Amino acid sequence: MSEAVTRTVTTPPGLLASLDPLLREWLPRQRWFAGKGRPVTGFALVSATELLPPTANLGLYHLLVRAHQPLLAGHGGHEQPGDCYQLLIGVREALPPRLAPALIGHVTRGPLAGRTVYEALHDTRPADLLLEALRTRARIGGLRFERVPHQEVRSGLVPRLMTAEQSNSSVVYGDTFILKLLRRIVPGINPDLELPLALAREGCPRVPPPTAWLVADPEGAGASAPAEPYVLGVLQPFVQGATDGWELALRELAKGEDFVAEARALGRATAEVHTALARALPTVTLGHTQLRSLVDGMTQRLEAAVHAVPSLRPYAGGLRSAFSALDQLAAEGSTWTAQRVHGDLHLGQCLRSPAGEWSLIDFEGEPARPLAERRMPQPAVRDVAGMLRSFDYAARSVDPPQPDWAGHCRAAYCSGYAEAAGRDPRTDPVLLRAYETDKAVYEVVYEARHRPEWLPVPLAAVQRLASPDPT
Ligand SMILES: Nc1ncnc2c1ncn2[C@@H]1O[C@H](COP(=O)(O)OP(=O)(O)O)[C@@H](O)[C@H]1O
Ligand SMILES: O=P(O)(O)O[C@H]1O[C@H](CO)[C@@H](O[C@H]2O[C@H](CO)[C@@H](O)[C@H](O)[C@H]2O)[C@H](O)[C@H]1O
Repeated sequence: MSEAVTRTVTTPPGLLASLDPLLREWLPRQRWFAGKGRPVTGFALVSATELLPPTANLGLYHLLVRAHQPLLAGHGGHEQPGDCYQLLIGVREALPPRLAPALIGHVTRGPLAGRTVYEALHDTRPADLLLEALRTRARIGGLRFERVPHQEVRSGLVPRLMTAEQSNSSVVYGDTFILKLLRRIVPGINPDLELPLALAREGCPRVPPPTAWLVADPEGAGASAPAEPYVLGVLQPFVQGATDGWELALRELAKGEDFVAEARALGRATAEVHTALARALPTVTLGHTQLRSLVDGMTQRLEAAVHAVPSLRPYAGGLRSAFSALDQLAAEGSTWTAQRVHGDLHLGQCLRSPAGEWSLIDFEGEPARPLAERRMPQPAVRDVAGMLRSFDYAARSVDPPQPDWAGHCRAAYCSGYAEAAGRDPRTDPVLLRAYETDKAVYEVVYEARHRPEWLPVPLAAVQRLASPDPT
C-alpha cells in the first residue's frame, strides 16, 4: 500500500477576481449549472487549491466557488448566497486544438493575465493527477483523497471525459474505473457515497462499490466554513460494455419488441437494493403525523409547480386528491415503513452488463432537494413510482405512443419486485398513486425548465393521475 502524500499549497491572491468575468459567461452555459434562467452576478471563493503551479505548459486549480444570482422578480430582486460549484481550472499559454471545446477564456488581468484558462477535465494530465491522488490517498491543501484500503487502483489508466448529458461530470479511466465529480456541492454526507458504501458493506452486488472518493475539509474552506466536509467525487468500478435501461428500452420499442423480461429483472434488482438498504440503515414507521408532513411536502411541491407551469392548473384539484386520499388512510390508522431509498430512480440510472446483470447507479437523489430531505427514510414505493414513470416516458417518446408496452412493463416490474421483496407495490394503490403523482409533478417542472419539448410526456401522466381511479 502506498503512503499518503500530504502537500500544503498556496494559491495566488486575486485568482478569482481575474477569472470572474470569464466564469460569469461560461458557468451558466454548462449542462450541470443548476441556476438556469438567472444571470450570475459574481462569485465568492469557498476554497482554492493549487494542484499544479502554473508553468508555461500547464497550471491547475481546484476551486469551490459560490455563484451569486439575483432572486427572480417578485422576490425583491435581491441577491442570495447561491449554489457552490466545483471547478477544475487548467491554465496554459495557449490551448492545443484538441482542447478547443474546453476553452473558458483568455485572462486579461491579475495573476494569470495573458494565459488561457479551460475546463481541465478534458485534459489527460489533470485527470491523471486526480486518479493518482486517489490512488495514493493524497492530502493536497484542504482536499482529502480517500481509498478503500483493500481496493488497489492501478496507475497509468488512460482517462476520457464522458460526453453524456449529465448533472455532474464523469471521467472513465481505462474502462476500469469511473470518477464522478459532483458539480453542485453541498456540505454534509452525500447519499451518492453513503448509500453505495452501505450497500457494499451489505455485500449487495447490484451497485458498483465505491473504491475511492475525495472531500474538501471545512478548515480549508474559509472563515464561514460549515462543520461538515464537502463530498466532491466518487471513484467506482466501471461496468464495461454496459447499456443503460433507457437506451435498451428505446431500442426494443424501435424494434416493436416488448421489454417485459427486463422490466421484471429490474423489479427484482430494485427490491434487492431496497432489502439491503433496509438491513444496512435505520427504518422508521410512518404514522399519521409523519404521513401528514410527507403529504404536506407533496402538496406544497404541487402548488409551487402549478405556479411555475400554468398548464398544470386544470389538473390541480385531481392531483391534490391523490395526496388527500393518502392522508385519509393515515388518519384511519394505516402505517407505512420508511427506509433509505435511491430517490431519483429511472431507466437511465439502471445499467445492464453484457452478461445481463442489472446495476443501479447515481444515489444522489433529486439534486434540487435539500440534502437533509434526500437522506430521510421514505417508503420504498417512491423508487417504484420513479421506475413506473420511466416506462411511461419511454413509451411516450416514440411516435405513435405505446401505452400497452408501458402497461406490460409496469406490471412485470411490480411482479419482479414482489418476487424479490415479498410484497407487491400494487397492493398499496393509494400510496403508489401519491408517489407517482409527486414524481409526475416534479417531471413537469423539470421538463418545463430543461427540455420544454418533453413537457407533454409528464403532462399526459398528470391527466391520468388526476382522475380518482387512474388505471
Ligand atoms: N459504474 C459505472 N459503469 C459504467 N457506466 C457508468 C457507471 N456509473 C455511471 N456510468 C455512466 O455515467 C452516466 C452518468 O452517471 P450518473 O451517476 O448518472 O451521473 P449524473 O449524476 O451526472 O447524472 C450514466 O448514465 C452511465 O452511462
Ligand atoms: O440527471 P438525472 O439522471 O439525475 O435526472 C434528471 O434528468 C432526467 C432526464 O435525463 C429526468 O428523467 C426523466 O426523463 C427520463 C428520460 O430522459 C425518464 O426515463 C425519467 O423517468 C424521467 O423522470 C429526471 O427526472 C431528472 O431528475
